[in-house]
Amino acid sequence: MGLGKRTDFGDAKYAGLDVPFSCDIVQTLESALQCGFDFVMAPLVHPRYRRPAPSALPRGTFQPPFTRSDLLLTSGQWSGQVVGKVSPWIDCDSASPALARDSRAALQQELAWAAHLSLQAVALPPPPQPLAAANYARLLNQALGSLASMALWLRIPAAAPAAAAGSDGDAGGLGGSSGSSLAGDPWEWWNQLRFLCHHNTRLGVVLELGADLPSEGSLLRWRGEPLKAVLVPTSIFQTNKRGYPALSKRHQEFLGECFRRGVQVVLSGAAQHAPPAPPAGNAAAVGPGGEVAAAAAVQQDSLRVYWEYLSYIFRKIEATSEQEMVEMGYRDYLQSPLQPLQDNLESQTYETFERDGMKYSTYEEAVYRCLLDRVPEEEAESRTTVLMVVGAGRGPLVAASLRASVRARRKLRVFAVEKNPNAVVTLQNRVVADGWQGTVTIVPADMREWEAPEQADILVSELLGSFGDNELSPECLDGAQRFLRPDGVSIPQAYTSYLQPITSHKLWNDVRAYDDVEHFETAFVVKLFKFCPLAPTQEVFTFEHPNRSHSIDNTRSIRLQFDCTPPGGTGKLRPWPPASSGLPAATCRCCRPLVCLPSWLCHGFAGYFDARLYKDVHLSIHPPTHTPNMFSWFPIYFPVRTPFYVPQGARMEVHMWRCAGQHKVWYEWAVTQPLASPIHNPGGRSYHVGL
Ligand SMILES: C[S@@+](CC[C@H](N)C(=O)[O-])C[C@H]1O[C@@H](n2cnc3c(N)ncnc32)[C@H](O)[C@@H]1O
Repeated sequence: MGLGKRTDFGDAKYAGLDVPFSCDIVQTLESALQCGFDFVMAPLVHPRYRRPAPSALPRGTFQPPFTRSDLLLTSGQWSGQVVGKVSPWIDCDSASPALARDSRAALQQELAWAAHLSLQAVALPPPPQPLAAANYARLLNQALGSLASMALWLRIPAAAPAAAAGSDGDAGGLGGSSGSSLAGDPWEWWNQLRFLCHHNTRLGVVLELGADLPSEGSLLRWRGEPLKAVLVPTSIFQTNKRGYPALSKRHQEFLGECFRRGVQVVLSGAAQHAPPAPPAGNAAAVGPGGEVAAAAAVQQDSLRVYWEYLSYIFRKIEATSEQEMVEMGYRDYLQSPLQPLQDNLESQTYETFERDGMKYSTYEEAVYRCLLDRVPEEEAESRTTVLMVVGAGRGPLVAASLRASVRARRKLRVFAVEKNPNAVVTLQNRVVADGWQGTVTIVPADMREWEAPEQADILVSELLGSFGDNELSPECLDGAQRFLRPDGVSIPQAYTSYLQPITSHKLWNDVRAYDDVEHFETAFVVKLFKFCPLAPTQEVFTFEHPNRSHSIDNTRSIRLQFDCTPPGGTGKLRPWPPASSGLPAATCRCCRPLVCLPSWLCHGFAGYFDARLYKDVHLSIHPPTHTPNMFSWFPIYFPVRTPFYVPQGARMEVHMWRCAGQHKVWYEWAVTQPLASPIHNPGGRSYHVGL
């Protein structure tokens, strides 16, 4: 039934209950559902049933069924209401050959059983030997390769338990992890397994919360990861004044954040808070003859207060705005950037642009201020300003400019230049429909070739892509500035692109799903959602208009250096092993105490732009200056072919080139620190913008 009626948070609406094996699964499931939970997380096999591998048994040995029958539930119940749990004793990398052998056999057996039941997902215990789980990973990888659709959720503690912090497992990970200090950071356990399983998209994480949450930075890392659920033990609830369970403020905030990101919650453990007293006369609720039913019902009643609390946190998340609802379908969805120069846009694309009132009112403000600056009050009646909208589309910038002229009480003569013959039809119709006769002249032409009958005072255009110059605004405006008066103004006057490294398992995997190099060398427009920036943005390329240089060169190149300082990252060194472990301080080769900082995985770069329309009137999707309530542009994503591991504070160096040929413009990019990547998109072989 979900935690609440709202449907704006995807799977977050669903809550599960972690149940022990010993319970009657039929009754337990029924009680959990009655209590409000949507599914149970149940052991596949009794957690203490350690059985020898069949290969270790003498031939002909009778083997009892290793678990209960599938007939207990219907296949619909197994697949829709049960998440399986793999036995916790399994240790495929154990130093004991017998345990390792039995573990491997048991893991395979349990995963096969879960697949037989058509479970949607199976929760796996954390690697018992942190950062030394190659055998475990190998079996998971094997299973992922053969399972049709079942997901594997790796359980990872949010903060390292003391035992793991004291482990001396060595990383040597393909993800770049090295040094035993990393064993104290559970994200590293996940990262190593994820690399070993080659970033498989069906491998996800269940984060186990404890009473103490790790640093903000450590929690933020999960934003870019495939976090499927958070496990909330009843033991971490405090008791509020009225005797009800409640979570600390930090836990509440983290859970709220999880819900916002579509992460489900699973309650685990027995009730630790007395339920509110039942109304008088309700004692007979436990009917005769049903001990199990009675026990389950009592348990159900006592867990209801936790469910209600989770539901309360879910429901109190601020309402999703109408615009956010519209954008929801685009979250983390890769789109090819538009090519308005090479292609002719469709009616529905223009319609989408035109819904963005903020964009046009910002343009109106820029034109308004420009008109006031250029035409003094005393010339308002006698002087007519020539304004040309180049790339007029279906006319919204013409309309915005006319509104500005009315507000400023300055006269305008407008030319609307548009090369898309279909959009020209709309413009021509609007001349009559909107009363533009005598004021607006429609010009069906490419601005780079049109011979204007007179010079313009103001050139208004919106040829901007998510990365500013990527829809070839520079090339178009350079061609159009021939008919701008020497003292004329271009709106926009300038625009700058920005870049920042990000972590986003989903985006990178979606690019990888194309299974070719081409898509790793393509920039995508995307509404970033499950991601985390790894450093503040930096400026990339700036273009100014008009460009009066003697010879115009729109090629650019830049080297950017980012220090990995994600928001919320504390930047503080944590000694390892932690003082609480009681172990002597470890030292590295150069005899300094080892430290442990959260590390990150970089999956590529997010790009944005900020355009200066006129003086201080800006149009921006650059996060620090984003124009409020403007939704015309999503950021751009430049993937990297191989994600790279970056310790917090470490340097990342990226190079970006804007290249131009006779018929196309393209970007190339490469990482040179901490590791060199191949140069992406050499010669524009995978992705270019046609001139
Ligand atoms: C991003 S759309 C903006 C349309 C409109 N100004 C708006 O805000 O809805 C860019 C428009 O410029 C037109 N365009 C692009 N390059 C052009 C060129 N060289 N000459 C004329 N029109 C061009 C495209 O056909 C498209 O209609």
